[in-house]
This record gives sequence, structure tokens and C-alpha cells, in this order.
Amino acid sequence: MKPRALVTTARELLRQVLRFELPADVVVSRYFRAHPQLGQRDRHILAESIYQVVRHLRLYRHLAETAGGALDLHLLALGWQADAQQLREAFPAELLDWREKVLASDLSGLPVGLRYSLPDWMAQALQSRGDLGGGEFEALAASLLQSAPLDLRVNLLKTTRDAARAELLGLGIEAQPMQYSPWGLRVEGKPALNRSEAFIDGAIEVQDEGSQLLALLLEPRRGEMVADFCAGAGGKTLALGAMMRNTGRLYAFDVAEHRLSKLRPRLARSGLSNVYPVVISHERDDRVQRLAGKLDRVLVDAPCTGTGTLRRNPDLKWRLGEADVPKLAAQQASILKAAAGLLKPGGRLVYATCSMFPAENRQVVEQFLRERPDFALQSAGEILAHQQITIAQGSDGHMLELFPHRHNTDGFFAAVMQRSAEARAARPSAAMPSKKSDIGAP
Ligand SMILES: C[S@@+](CC[C@H](N)C(=O)[O-])C[C@H]1O[C@@H](n2cnc3c(N)ncnc32)[C@H](O)[C@@H]1O
Repeated sequence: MKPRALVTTARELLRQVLRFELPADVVVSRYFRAHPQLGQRDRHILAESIYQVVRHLRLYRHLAETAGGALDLHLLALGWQADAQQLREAFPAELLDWREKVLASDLSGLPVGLRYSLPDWMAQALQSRGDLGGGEFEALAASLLQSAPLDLRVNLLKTTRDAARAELLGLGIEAQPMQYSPWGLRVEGKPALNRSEAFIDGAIEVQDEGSQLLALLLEPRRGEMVADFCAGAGGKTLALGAMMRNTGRLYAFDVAEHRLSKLRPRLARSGLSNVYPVVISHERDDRVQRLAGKLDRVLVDAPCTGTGTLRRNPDLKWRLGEADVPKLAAQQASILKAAAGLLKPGGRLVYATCSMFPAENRQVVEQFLRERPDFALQSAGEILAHQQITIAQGSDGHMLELFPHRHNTDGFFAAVMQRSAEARAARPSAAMPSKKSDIGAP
């Protein structure tokens, strides 16, 4: 498509994305499906440019509004992701002069929320954490404006990391072993992998390195009874099933049928037959309660603000409001309480989110531990160290915290808790679930 025509297409797509009625990736992929004539290169320029505008939206709006004229055209001129020649052909010369001037201007005097395109409430919530001082908040805010790397998990049931790496290299795709995850490969650039044999055969799956580490924290063993309580499309379920060497039973619960249905083709590719996807109506569903006290390990990858994934989903920051945080925290507490009821005495519970807000993380865990004295916090750092994984600046006490600017992973939080082996004898406290079956008491 001619560069000017591509800009016209981009304006139409940007208008749809900026309504923020649906996630940006959903809007973009629907648009591409509805416009099959768009070539691979045009799709790439469109998607990258739209995402760049969404990432920097607050700053770009501020700059564009001071320029006057068509706002969307100015936003796109600022965010356009193409080579110099394409850029020259795409926009009028005076717009490009303006672009060059404002992008080179000194923005350091602008308030941080504006400079790093964060809503003020979000910037304040991160700044008020207290452990991101000494310029670290700005390093984090800047890292959230980058695009995330393409991370893969190698399915050790099908191949080895070295063999998968060599296979990718044969396709001209460079991938490096990850710093932390023993199964991880980080790919150079963003090649389309879903038509590669390695992907079709289930030898590789796309999964952020931080997400892989959460499976390692649960450490499920062969033959165990395990649940991935909020399995979604099953990124972590697949890693857990492979750790169990396709033995035992792994329940994949979720309330969203459409998410769980995305797990099925991934399961078919992975070769796993130990996974049982179960759609539940809510966390206290009978299908959950039937398993009370029977499981060895439970992962709760709770629904959250997703602020740790802003590099991948920059539209989230414009779709979330401050009031979402306490609402999610209440939901997280309820899910954690119900999921804990599944564990046998001595069983392991991992509570995780991809949020960077303590209200969804540490505070949920601390409240839970106050209500359930039969659970004790374990050191996430030690559990990983036993698996030869050391993460500098990765812990908040016993809890794990990963940040894009420190670890080049998505932002993740995880707490590992163990139910006391003597839990059967423990008297339920007033805050514990009242039904015996909820806590697996005999
Ligand atoms: C952070 S996502 C999970 C991502 C997934 N574990 C992965 O690795 O791809 C949280 C999930 O929790 C699910 N969820 C929300 N409320 C729930 C509930 N009450 N019980 C179980 N799952 C729930 C959502 O549908 C969503 O799929």
C-alpha cells in the first residue's frame, strides 16, 4: 500500500483503538481479519505505530494539542514506526519538521505522569511503594514504554533447549538461552513463529520468562494432584504439566470458557494428557469443592490490573481506573481463600499476579496469612535457589517481585505458602471457611 494510503488506514484503526471499548490487540486483530488485502509489511507498520501511540498517548496528546490541526494525524506522525524513506513519503514535510523538533525537545521539566505517559493515579501508586527510590521509579516508568521481548518456553517432553535453538537457527531465527528460566529462549526481533514446525509440534510455546518462573515456584512433581486455579489460556498450565512429566492430574480451572478454550489446541500440540480443563462458575463452585483437601499444589494466578504487562498491553493503563484496584483486591482475596481449601496438609500454595501494586500482592497475602494460621510463607528465593536460579533484587522479603527494568521480564509478584502438615489437628479460626469440605478437614 502507498505510504499516504497506509496513514489513512492507520487513522481509521487508531480511532477504533482509542475508544478503549475492547483491548487493543482484539481491535487490531479484528481489523486485520476484516482487511485481508493488507500485506505483512503494512500490518507490521500499522500495529507497531498504533502501539507506539497508545504507549505514549498522554505525552503525544499533550505535544499534538499544542501544535493544533488534526490530532490523530499528529499522534501518528509522532508514533510512526517505519524506515526514513517510508516516513518521508507517509507525511507532509511540515508535519515531519514539527515531529523532529518536538521529539528532540527537552521534556525533562514535564510532570512524570505526562513524561512517561502514565495516569497520575498509577504513577503515584508506583512512586508510593517506597522501594523504587533513587531514580528507580523513572527507570521502571521508562521500561514500561519499551516493547517486550519475544520469550519462548521449550517443551522438554518433546525436545531440548539446545535442539530447539538449533532448529530456530535453521529458520534464520536467533534465540538466546534465558538468564533465569532453564527452559527459556529469548528470540531476536519478532519473527512469526506459528507456522514453524517447532511451534506446530508443541516443542515451543510463547511465554514470558517471569511467567515461567511462577511454574518453577510451584515445583509440581510426578504423580501429584495439582490445580492451576486461574488457568486462562493455560500458559502456566502447560509448563506445570510438563514439569509433572505428563503424570498425575492437573486441573485447569477458569470462569471464562473462551479463555480456557484457547488452552485446548495448545494442549493438543504439547502432547500432555494429564490436564483436565474445568470451566467453573465462581471460585466456590461445587466442582472445586469436591476436591477440598485433596491436592498437593495449587497455583493461583489471580485476575489483576496487569500493570506488570504494560510493555505488551499498553492500552491497559488507559482502560483501568484507580477504583479497579480495591475491587480486584477483594476478588483476589476471595479466590485465594477458596483455592487454599483444596490443599492437603503439607501442600503448597502459590499466589501470583502480574500487578505491581502492593494492594493486589503483599497486602492480599498478609491478610490471608492472618486468617489462615495453618499456612506459612516460604522463601521464594530459596525455592528457586534449590533449582539453581538466583535472581538479584528479585525478592521482597520471602516474596518474589520481578520488574521489567530490573529483570527484563514482565512485572510479576509471587508468594509461596505451605499448609502445615499438622493442619488436620488445627482448629479452624473464625475467619476460616465454615464448611468442613472447604478446608479439607476430615
Ligand atoms: C492472570 S489471568 C490467568 C493467566 C493464565 N494463568 C496464563 O498463564 O495464561 C487470570 C484468570 O483468572 C480468571 N478468573 C477470574 N475470576 C476467577 C475465579 N473466580 N475463579 C477462577 N478463575 C478466575 C480469568 O478468567 C483469567 O483467565
